[in-house]
Amino acid sequence: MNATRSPPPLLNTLTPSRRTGFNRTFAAVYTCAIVALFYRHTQTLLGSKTLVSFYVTVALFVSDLILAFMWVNGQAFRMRPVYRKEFPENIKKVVKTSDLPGLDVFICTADPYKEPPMSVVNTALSVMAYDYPTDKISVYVSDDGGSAFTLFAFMEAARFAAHWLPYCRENDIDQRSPDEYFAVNYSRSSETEKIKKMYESMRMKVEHVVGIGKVGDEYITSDEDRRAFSKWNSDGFSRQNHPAVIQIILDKNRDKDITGHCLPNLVYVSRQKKTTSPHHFKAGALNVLVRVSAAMTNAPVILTLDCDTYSNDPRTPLRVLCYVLDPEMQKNLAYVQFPQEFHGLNKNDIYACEHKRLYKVQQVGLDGLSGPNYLGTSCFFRRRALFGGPLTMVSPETKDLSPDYVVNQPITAPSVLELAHHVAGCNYESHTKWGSKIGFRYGSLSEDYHTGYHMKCEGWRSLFCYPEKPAFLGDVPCNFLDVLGQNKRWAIGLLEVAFSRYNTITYGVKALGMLMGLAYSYFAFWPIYAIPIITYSFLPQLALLNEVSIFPKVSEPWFLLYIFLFLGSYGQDLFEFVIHGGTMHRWWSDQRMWMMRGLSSYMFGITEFFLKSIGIPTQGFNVTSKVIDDEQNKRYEQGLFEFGVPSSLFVALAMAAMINLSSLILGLIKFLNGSNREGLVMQLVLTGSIVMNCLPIYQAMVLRSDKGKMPIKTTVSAAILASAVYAVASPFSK
Ligand SMILES: O=c1ccn([C@@H]2O[C@H](COP(=O)(O)OP(=O)(O)O[C@H]3O[C@H](CO)[C@@H](O)[C@H](O)[C@H]3O)[C@@H](O)[C@H]2O)c(=O)[nH]1
Ligand SMILES: [Mn+2]
Repeated sequence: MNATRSPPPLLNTLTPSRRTGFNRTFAAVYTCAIVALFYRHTQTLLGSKTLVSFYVTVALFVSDLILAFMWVNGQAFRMRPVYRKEFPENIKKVVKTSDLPGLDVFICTADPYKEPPMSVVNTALSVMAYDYPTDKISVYVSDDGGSAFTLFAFMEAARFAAHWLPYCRENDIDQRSPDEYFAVNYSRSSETEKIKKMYESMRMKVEHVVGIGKVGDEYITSDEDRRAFSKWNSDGFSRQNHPAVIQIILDKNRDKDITGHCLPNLVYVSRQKKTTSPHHFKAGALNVLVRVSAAMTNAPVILTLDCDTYSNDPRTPLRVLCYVLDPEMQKNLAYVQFPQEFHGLNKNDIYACEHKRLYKVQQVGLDGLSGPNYLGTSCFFRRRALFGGPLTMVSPETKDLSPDYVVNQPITAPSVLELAHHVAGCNYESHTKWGSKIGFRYGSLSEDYHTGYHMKCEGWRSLFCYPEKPAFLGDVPCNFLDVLGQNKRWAIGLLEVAFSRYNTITYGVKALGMLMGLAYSYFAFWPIYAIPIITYSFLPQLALLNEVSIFPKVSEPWFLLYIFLFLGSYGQDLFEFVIHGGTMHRWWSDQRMWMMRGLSSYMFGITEFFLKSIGIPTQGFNVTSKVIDDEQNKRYEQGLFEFGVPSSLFVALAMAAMINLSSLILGLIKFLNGSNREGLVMQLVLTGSIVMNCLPIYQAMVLRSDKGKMPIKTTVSAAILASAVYAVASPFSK
């Protein structure tokens, strides 16, 4: 053996967080405080003299129990947070360019009006232009909207790609989503101006087609394209009912860019839909892409992207290979997840769409255990991980869909196309393991969480890749109702996992170990935060209105316990938020949205979940809109909450706002005149903070006159309901 042989080049490092020691100690101290709290609750319960005080104590007991349960679950993220670093520059020393693995990119879109085709196209172009051998990249677009406009946009994009890819390569452009590139500074050379003009003309063409609602004859240039669009003219073709449409838009063996370099494969897939067969939303779409891509290229690495998530760093695949090619990690690595990061957030992120805790802090925590959740987008999978556990492979029905099958035909070969159409059919999956043992999992509207969870249970691990410069950027909903609707969908999806056979505690802890089981429980039970949030937004306030004290007096030692519990958990949360790059203002928005979601999304999510479980049909996967009109956008930029349309989701919020404000005012008056001052302090402070959180709601109810103000109908309904609640509560407390 050669003793002087240098060690292999470094691909990645792992550093445990310095917070670990503190986190563990603090968790121990805080646990004692929680135990003390329940000691007090039990005492109060046993000593309660009236039925009302008994019920109040029970309500607080249950709420605190839920908060404590969630707190315990949440500690899993704090026991071993780690940070990783990759060295993509070393990849070339480890593997020859020609030996780099193939990469199949999946992009999902579902609605040409909520997800404008031009934005989908930008996402695709940004990955087609990756710093990676083009002959190894294949981009598959799934169009659940079954829209000719999307196909049209991609045909145009393919022509543009022939200019865009060499342009990026030769000028070493960093931003490869053309829309983003032209929106910010770019060097103005004649070449750039030419490309920009081309881009603009493509954009106008596509937007025109979407605007007039038809792909006009003048835009169809070849017989091949004409044949493709003619499918939309067949009888009864609709979004919910149509045959599979698979179109090879670019073929790496045939299509070249303007410098003669090959272009990546680009394939449009709109799976077959029938109103009579379930299609399992995004998970179903992804599984079709897994199969279609298996028939065509079967690359060992798969990147899944939502249509709005464009690449912000062309070297991202090399970063991922730092893990995928690391011999020590290969055995059980299922996926490498990037954080979800966003562009277009307003300054204080009023709707807390950044989800810093969910998409960053907690994932860093999971990475030190067996790895982050699958977050739905910006995730590189090993194809093999979609077919059973690392030691127990589950084979698909036919060997040509198997992850180790080598495709040795061009993607345009008739047999390949025939197989592709067959596996994109809506009856294909019946009596197969797709969705249960193979591929992305069905049965939850949060298919991402669900799929990642099952992979972990099968014995896989995952990694969190969190580079300083965001690898991907996506859109956030800029409309309050969309935000609440999105969170409601997540709530339903998570409960579907919590109340399944694979419950994260009964099944998860056994399969994953204690800490991972707790961490997954944190998410699964996320919506039950609604219960303590609702309790704390109404009960102390109604009591205050009736001058009933329900918390310890300031002079009692128990008061200090409450202060510690409150400051301890909010303080630690704020600290984590800020060290992960957050600002105080954004943290404030974040805690405010937590409260607002509890009163609306989570509560309605729980309700809808139970309606669904007893067989009452509900909405399904309502796609978040990625468009916003100019006026709304202006208000969003100004940091104004957008109400505008009447919605039951707003009613509970408005009710809480009203009850808290009246309780604060009357409470203050009573406090100033009353005898039980000390006993009401905590209730006053709590009510005061909720009133602070509700400021945008009062503003929307009374001060604003723009279109985003609270609709009168909502204000009136809320006022009636709030009075009813007050009327019911009053006689009891006497
Ligand atoms: O029937 C469907 C519904 C949705 N999608 C696609 O799924 C993606 C995500 O949908 P979106 O409405 O943007 O969901 P968000 O709430 O913004 O997304 C988060 O939550 C989803 C689960 O609820 C995850 O799938 C996403 O990756 C995650 O970003 C989009 O590209 C859609 O086109 C489909 O392909 N088919
Ligand atoms: Mn989205």
